[in-house]
Amino acid sequence: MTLSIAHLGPPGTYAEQAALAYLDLHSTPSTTLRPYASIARTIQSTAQGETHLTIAPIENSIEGSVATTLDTLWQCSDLQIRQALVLPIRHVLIAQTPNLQKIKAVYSHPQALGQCQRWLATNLPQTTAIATNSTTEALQYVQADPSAAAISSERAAQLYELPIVQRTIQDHPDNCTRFWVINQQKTADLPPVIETDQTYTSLAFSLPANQPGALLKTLQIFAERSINLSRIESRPSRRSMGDYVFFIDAEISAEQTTFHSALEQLQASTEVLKSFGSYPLVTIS
Ligand SMILES: O=C(O)C(=O)C[C@]1(C(=O)O)C=C[C@@H](O)C=C1
Repeated sequence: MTLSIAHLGPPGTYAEQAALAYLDLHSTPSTTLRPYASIARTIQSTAQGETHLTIAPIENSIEGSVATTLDTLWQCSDLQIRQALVLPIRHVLIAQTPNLQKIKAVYSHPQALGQCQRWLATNLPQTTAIATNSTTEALQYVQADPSAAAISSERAAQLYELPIVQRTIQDHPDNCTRFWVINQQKTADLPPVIETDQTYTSLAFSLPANQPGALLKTLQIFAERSINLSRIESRPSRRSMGDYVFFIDAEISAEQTTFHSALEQLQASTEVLKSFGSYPLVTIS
């Protein structure tokens, strides 16, 4: 079987780097990397059986959650997370001109623009920031326009043979992004999970009614069992104003009986409950 891995394209994105790092952890004989134009499309491709796996960014240490990953995961059915990867993110400024004064527009993925906003305000106050679907999509503007710059990676600059004007422009030197490796629950014969001492279980739920204490009631289920939550995030349900879907990462394996009983009780206090399974986290240096 040729393993197909969906990632945000065009080639050279950080998501592709995460896919390559994932492959480095395994000795998978035959693999195809499949770049898609949006993060939503990558996850949908796995949900629809076009690809075996998706590697999607979920959270950045400076900019926080990648909303489209959460929203698409909620909309798709029968997906699970099998591994989390944390990757260092070192941005570079790419432009045809070495003269910062001549740059009028900076293109990049909104996450990358956000991760460099202080650097941009200090060093390129005259420029307009323009969002693109990915950091490598931004490079086509640099190829076409000498007054355009892009925020992308050193690897992407090499791949597209474009000059680097400035390195390490992210607002914090230890900038990193967490990626999830996602597959359909029923897919067999996938590369083995790399076990570590950090295992998480992620789930999402909507509440039956917007009433006082509804969220507290669900959180108490974890507190009563001493299950530590490492993240809680809300996203609009898109049904009506003030109606949310809550995403939770718990520091526990879904195989533990404590988690089973928590899930059972959650079922009774939530409207729709989705568990994305358990996965170990690997940090790539
Ligand atoms: O545009 C890319 O290169 C991506 O892989 C996307 C993405 C993101 O959405 O967070 C991935 C890692 C970095 O945080 C910046 C951008």
